[in-house]
Amino acid sequence: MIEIRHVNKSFQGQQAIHDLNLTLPAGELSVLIGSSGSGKSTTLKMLNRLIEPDSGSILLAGEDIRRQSPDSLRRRIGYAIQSVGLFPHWTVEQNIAAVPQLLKWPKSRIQDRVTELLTLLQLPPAQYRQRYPHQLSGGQQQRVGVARALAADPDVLLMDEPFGALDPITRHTLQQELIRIQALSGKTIVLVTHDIDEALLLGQHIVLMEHGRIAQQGKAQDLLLHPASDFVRHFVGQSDTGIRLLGLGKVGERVRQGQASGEPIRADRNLREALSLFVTRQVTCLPVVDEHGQASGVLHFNDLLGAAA
Ligand SMILES: Nc1ncnc2c1ncn2[C@@H]1O[C@H](COP(=O)(O)OP(=O)(O)OP(=O)(O)O)[C@@H](O)[C@H]1O
Repeated sequence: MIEIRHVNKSFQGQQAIHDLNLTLPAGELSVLIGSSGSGKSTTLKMLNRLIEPDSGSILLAGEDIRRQSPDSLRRRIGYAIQSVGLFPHWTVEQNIAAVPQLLKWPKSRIQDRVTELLTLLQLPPAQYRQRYPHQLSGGQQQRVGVARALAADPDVLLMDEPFGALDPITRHTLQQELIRIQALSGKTIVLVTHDIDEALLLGQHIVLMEHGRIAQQGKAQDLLLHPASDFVRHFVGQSDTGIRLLGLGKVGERVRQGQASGEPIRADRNLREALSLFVTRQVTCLPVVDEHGQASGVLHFNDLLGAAA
């Protein structure tokens, strides 16, 4: 668990963070969202002491982070940023191995870890481990950035717009990978974004910031159904609220027995994707399969409404 207590931060006389109090649960993916300049990155960077608060304290697993040197703290906390920051003259393997090297892991353990992470992020190790960053696409570089942040198996992973500047398909793939990694590892992840759909998709705990303060925090449903202010209502997108609520439900939750023709939808897809299929195919019933491609029933258009209730 990460606890931020009465933290203030000013830059050149301008207060960027105002008496921030925030608890980020252990083992959950928390998202910091807000408009540009609202203090998201500053908050994130205070967690690994890239920025020091002017006052207040930050506790990691109950211990004040100032009791550790910034270096040892950063070895415990993975950090992935939009601009990736890979070392250009190091191979993919060397980049991923940076923190394990500092921690003096044995060579064979480091090699195994690189293989494991490249496989996890769907970069075949034989093909990619010896490449240099300029020999990778932007999306592949971002994957290596995420692999590097995960390398020493940190308890906490901080991610600042890690999927920014990616095309929607690669972004979607990496978001799904992050959900998978989070489910497998149960890590505490704090992710900064200004994309509300990314926040709703990934955030088990969502913190919406406005001018260095918390406008509202909670689960996706809380922000969508019970916005605390006009700012929150506006930010989460009043007119698209219904669509976004659909995005929180899964096809599998609404499946009925039956059969239908046509290309099936997987049970783990969300109901927003299902709605899109109903509209584009002009049908009212879709066949549903599980993750192994086995038929598991049908989804009726009318059942979408129940999910949104
Ligand atoms: N090193 C700095 N020097 C001066 N001002 C800064 C510095 N870092 C941040 N600020 C200011 O603090 C405020 C919060 O910045 P921060 O980067 O935390 O916002 P953000 O919510 O992450 O924004 P964005 O979405 O644009 O990245 C802004 O007004 C910014 O100009």
